Amino acid sequence: MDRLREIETDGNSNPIQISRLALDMGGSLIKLVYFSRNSGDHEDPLNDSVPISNGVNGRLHFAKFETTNINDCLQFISANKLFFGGFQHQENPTNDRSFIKATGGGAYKFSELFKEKLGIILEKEDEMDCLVTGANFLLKAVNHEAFTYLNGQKEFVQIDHNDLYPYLLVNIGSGVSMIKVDGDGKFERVSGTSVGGGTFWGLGKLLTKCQSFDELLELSQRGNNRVIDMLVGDIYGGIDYSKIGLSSTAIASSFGRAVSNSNELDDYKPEDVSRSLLRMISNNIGQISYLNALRFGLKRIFFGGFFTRGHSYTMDTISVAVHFWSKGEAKAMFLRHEGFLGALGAFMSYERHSLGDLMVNQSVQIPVDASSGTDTNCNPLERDLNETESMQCSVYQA
Ligand SMILES: Nc1ncnc2c1ncn2[C@@H]1O[C@H](COP(=O)(O)OP(=O)(O)OP(=O)(O)O)[C@@H](O)[C@H]1O
Ligand SMILES: CC(C)(CO)[C@@H](O)C(=O)NCCC(=O)O
Repeated sequence: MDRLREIETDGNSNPIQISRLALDMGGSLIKLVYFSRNSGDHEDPLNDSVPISNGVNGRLHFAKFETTNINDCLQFISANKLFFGGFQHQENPTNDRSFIKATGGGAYKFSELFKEKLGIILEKEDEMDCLVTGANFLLKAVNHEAFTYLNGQKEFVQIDHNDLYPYLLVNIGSGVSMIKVDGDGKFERVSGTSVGGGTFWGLGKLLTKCQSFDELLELSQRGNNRVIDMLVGDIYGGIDYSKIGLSSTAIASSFGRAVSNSNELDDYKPEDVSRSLLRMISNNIGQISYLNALRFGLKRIFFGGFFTRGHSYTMDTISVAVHFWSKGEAKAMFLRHEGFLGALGAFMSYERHSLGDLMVNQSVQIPVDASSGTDTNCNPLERDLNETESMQCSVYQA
């Protein structure tokens, strides 16, 4: 049963109707995906009995909050009355509580809080399942979703729907999950590492005293890792170790130079510390990803999660690591909706559970709105998907 409700106006006194909200609550960030129906679509939003036979046009919206600021997230949901965007349980339609699909650890951790503060029941969906569903959906339905990034060059990849599987999905959140994907709902989490986005942010915060993740990322753009990292040339007197394929400028030991002098932390510029840290972690993830791709003979690796943040240096480092270790055999690709895979998967799960609700039409290419930042600018702060981000799409009755 669809529960479209009028909730507010769009500034032109046209009603904005929200249907369906889904959440992905991770260790660092809470992600929201919700659908708003275009005003001017003349279905009666309150008449549940009217079947919506044609597609309902509207927009998918994306928003995120730091998990430590969960109260801001609750406030956002409440202020925008997004909790009307759930569904009523078929088994107990008289229960007027909203049921919202939620994934990630927070779906467990915060279930009482949502019940208590908003009267929302969180319907838990498996995190890995949601990541894969979200990735498959984006790769199949959204134009210009996947791209390669090498030497500062961003190139969109045309996805052949008949030749998508198998691939390795590497989700870099607080921690990192590596998932071999063989089809819709067919996957295996083959590896993971605790050295991920939380490590970069956590260590970076301690070492640089940065107050925000964006500040840390911005610092890294101005830093020079050679100040702190020990290079092959430092060990080999300035020459390459060409016999094993290492140039003099390759990093022999991340942070290794810090032991060879009497410098204290304060003697280093936060920019350089941030740069070395970002490079160390990105390199490591790129290398482990490649090794897992090698394990299963996978040539394509898609990177999701909010760690990359569309940041050029991060993506470049990961790509170079994959390229270097695979001798050019494997390809690293990134996703524009990087951190929203899980939330999108939870959003799609309304349909999977056949509650007679709505489903996103996957058969058409969904045009990405001009406001969505389809440009090639990879400045982290400019291309981040935020509350203003949305995607035009159609939703169909299941
Ligand atoms: N504004 C931000 N605040 C904090 N971290 C951010 C921010 N933007 C990007 N990040 C990075 O993104 C990471 C979180 O990514 P993501 O939201 O995909 O994972 P998560 O769901 O929180 O984690 P997990 O899946 O491991 O529970 C952080 O660890 C950090 O590296
Ligand atoms: C624990 C999860 C799955 C929570 O999202 C994630 O943070 C993760 O994959 N961490 C890495 C854990 C490991 O495999 O070592």
